[in-house]
Amino acid sequence: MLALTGSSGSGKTTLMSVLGGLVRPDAGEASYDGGAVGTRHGEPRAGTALVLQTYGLVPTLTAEENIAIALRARGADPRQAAERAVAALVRVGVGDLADRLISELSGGQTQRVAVARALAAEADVLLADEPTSELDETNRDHVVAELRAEADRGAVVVVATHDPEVAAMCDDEVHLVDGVLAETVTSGSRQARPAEGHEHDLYRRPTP
Ligand SMILES: Nc1ncnc2c1ncn2[C@@H]1O[C@H](COP(=O)(O)OP(=O)(O)OP(=O)(O)O)[C@@H](O)[C@H]1O
Repeated sequence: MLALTGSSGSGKTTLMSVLGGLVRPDAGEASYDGGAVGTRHGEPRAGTALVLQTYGLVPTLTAEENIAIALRARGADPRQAAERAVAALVRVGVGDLADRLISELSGGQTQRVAVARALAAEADVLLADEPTSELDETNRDHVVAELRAEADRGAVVVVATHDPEVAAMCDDEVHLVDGVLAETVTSGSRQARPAEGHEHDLYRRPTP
């Protein structure tokens, strides 16, 4: 579970977009497990789930429908998709809002629906861009714990964040300055986290 930090405009969202296969890098390449991180059409690879800073939810659909549609697009059957959608909403504390339109939700509730959609995907790479920016501390910690659960089951989780407390809850932190990886921090409790199984190092610099 990796935190991506850096001041506003340092390039966090741009790097996340490259890792998610949404944009091509001008130089170098991004790969995961020896394969492409995205399709030729600028979509993420099948095993990647994204929490975008702008969420990308359909305001005229309910919370459950937004998630279920995404799951059906990934091949789930309708009933299974609906069940998984509700279960993911419950995980981030908005199970009671499953039938509410996105347009009727608060910013923080909407943000948790976006996180729930990524959790529901059971992806092996989960890229979350500022997934707690609209949450109070309690809900923030709850969401980070659910992202942690994804890492614990073996997913690579990358969290772009401005919040030092969120960064401290991750195993590692890379800090961006003007688009350059300035520093990798592994400290305190983070050292106790197992690195095993995370050898597909998303931020490893290529060997010269
Ligand atoms: N589509 C684009 N075309 C050209 N420049 C862009 C584009 N998107 C972002 N930039 C520029 O790239 C730089 C990095 O932007 P990015 O959104 O990655 O930063 P960030 O670290 O995520 O910032 P924030 O914390 O404010 O979200 C900024 O200077 C921004 O103006």
